[in-house]
Amino acid sequence: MRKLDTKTIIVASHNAGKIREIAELIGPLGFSAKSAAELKFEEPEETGTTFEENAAIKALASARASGLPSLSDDSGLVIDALDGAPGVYTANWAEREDGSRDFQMAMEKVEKALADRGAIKPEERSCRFVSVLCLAWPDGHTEMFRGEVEGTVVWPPRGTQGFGYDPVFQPQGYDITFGEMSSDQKHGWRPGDAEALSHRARAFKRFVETCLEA
Ligand SMILES: O=P(O)(O)OP(=O)(O)OP(=O)(O)OC[C@H]1O[C@@H](n2cnc3c(O)ncnc32)[C@H](O)[C@@H]1O
Ligand SMILES: [Mg+2]
Repeated sequence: MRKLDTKTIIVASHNAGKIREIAELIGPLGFSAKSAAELKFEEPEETGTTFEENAAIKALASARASGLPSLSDDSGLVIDALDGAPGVYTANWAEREDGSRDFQMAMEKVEKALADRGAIKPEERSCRFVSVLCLAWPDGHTEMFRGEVEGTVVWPPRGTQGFGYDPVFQPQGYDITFGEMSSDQKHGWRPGDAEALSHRARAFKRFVETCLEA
C-alpha cells in the first residue's frame, strides 16, 4: 500500500458531475486538484469488463500524461432484476448516435427494461450504485477503493440536483432520491466521519484512510 506524497493530484475524469463531487470531497483535505477534462487530456477507451479495469485504464492514462498521481472513478448502476445491467455500461445506455448523452432517455430505458421484466414493486427494483476509485502513479503503481450504496429504482424521476441517474435512485432507508438531495447530503461524509452515504463518498473514505492517513 502506497501513501500519497504530493498535494497536487489530477482527477482523471471528463464527467463534470463527478469532477465537482470529487473536488468537494477532496477540498477540505488541502489538495489542489485539476481534472483531465480541464487539462484537455484525451479520453481513453474504456475497454474493460469490470469497474476496476476501467478505473485503472483512466487513472493510468492520466498519470502518464501528467506525470502526477491521478484519481479516476469508474461507476455505474447495478440493477438486480436486469442481471446487473447497465453496470459497467451505465454511461453507454445514455449515449445517442451522435455521441452526446441523454440521461432522461437513459432513465426511460431503465424503466422500460424493468417494466418488460414485470418489476413493478419496490422490492423487485433493488439496485446499487458502485464507484471504484483508482489512484495511479506515473510509474504504473495503482491502488483501488470500492464503494457501494444499496437502493431502489423509482419512477418517475424526482429531483434536479446531482447528475446522471440520480433522480431515479432512492438509497435504502431514505424516502428521497439522490436527485432530491443536496450534494452534502448525498456524500453524507466529511473528513473524520465514520460513515458515508454515496458510493463515491464511501470509496473516497477508503482512499483517505488508506493513502492519506498515517
Ligand atoms: O469516465 P469518466 O470520464 O470519469 O466519466 P463517465 O461519465 O464516462 O463515467 P463512467 O464511465 O464511470 O460511467 C458512469 C456512469 O454512471 C453514472 N453515474 C455514476 N455515478 C453516478 C452518480 O453519483 N449519480 C448518478 N449517476 C451516476 C454516470 O452518469 C455515467 O453515466
Ligand atoms: Mg467513462
